[in-house]
Amino acid sequence: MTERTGPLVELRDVKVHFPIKSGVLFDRTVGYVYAVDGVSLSINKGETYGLVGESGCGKSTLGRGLLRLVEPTDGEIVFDGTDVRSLKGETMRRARRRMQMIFQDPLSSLDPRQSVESLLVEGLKAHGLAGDKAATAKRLREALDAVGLPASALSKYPHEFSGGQRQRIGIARALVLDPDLIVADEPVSALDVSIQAQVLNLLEDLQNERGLTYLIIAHDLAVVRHIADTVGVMYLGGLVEEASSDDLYREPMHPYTKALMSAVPVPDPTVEDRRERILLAGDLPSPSNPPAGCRFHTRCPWAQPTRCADERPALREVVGGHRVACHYAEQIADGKIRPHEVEPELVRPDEGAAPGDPGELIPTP
Ligand SMILES: Nc1ncnc2c1ncn2[C@@H]1O[C@H](COP(=O)(O)OP(=O)(O)OP(=O)(O)O)[C@@H](O)[C@H]1O
Repeated sequence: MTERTGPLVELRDVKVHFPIKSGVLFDRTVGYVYAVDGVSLSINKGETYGLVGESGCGKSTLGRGLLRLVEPTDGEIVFDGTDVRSLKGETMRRARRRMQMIFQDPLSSLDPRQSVESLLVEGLKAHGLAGDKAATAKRLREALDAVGLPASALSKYPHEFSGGQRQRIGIARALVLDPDLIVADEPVSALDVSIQAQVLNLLEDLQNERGLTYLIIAHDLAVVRHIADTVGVMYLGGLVEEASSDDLYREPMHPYTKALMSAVPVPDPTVEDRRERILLAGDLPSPSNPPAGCRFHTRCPWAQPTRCADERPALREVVGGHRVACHYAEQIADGKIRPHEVEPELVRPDEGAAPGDPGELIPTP
């Protein structure tokens, strides 16, 4: 078991807004994409934080903002006690070595004309760590060994490997710099399901051996379920719910998480699935024009008049360690507030619909 002590990463009210430019010279700012709009979270040393949500909700931007690959607009990013937004030049470079990123599609993130050796050495060079040839060669062999690839891989090119092996190369490229934190952006979504499990197991083993801390970004809740200690759910630039993985999957409390969970198939097909299916009203609003009040109220089957449209709920602890950004989380959990308006979208299997049969679901009004 990895030793866990205190937070390695703390994000405080982090915002990443992208200007929307217009005019012939694109010199006029006509609005902003509020990609990340006030996210606070913390990740303990040796812990895995799984960040989930639909495409476009700001997950990747948050991960990139944490590493300052995009510059946050506001907020604090505290890494091992230092606000990295205050770092410049050499001090930022040193911090960056300790925070590495791995990407979704191993092929597109690896330059096909570079051998594996050159891909791995590149990072060492960027951090001034490629001086001594023998020490570098040893470092590369160790990194490959750690991900289960032979030293002979060094002279090969990315196209000579399978998808799973290429992701191993991506992980080796991060490991060679001996990081403390790895931000993994959709690390397995381009891989076959059987290979996904192997890569996730590898990440877990590496964490246990090296005490690594992970932020794992995924649109697929099933991917982070077993690997994450804590899971955060994002919707339109903000966290709507955060809990230990066990609590979140056992009892999702935010209406959005409930809807996401209701779409996850039950792993054992012999077990009858009696969960309610929740389809959401309307489309995901644009992050350049997010709804006022609770960002989710326009699609929420439990939304209440006035307050949900007027007041943005803060992420607050509702029960031990379970944080929810919903004004009515307790009342929804107790059944005191029933879903309404989009109620026809809630179909229970015992009300006539076969589980998982989309034909039985009543479409969005
Ligand atoms: N460099 C950029 N300039 C302008 N807008 C951007 C930029 N990067 C991302 N966005 C926008 O910010 C929003 C959040 O994007 P982001 O990629 O972070 O979401 P995501 O949840 O990771 O989705 P996906 O899984 O599809 O990548 C999107 O509307 C996206 O179009």
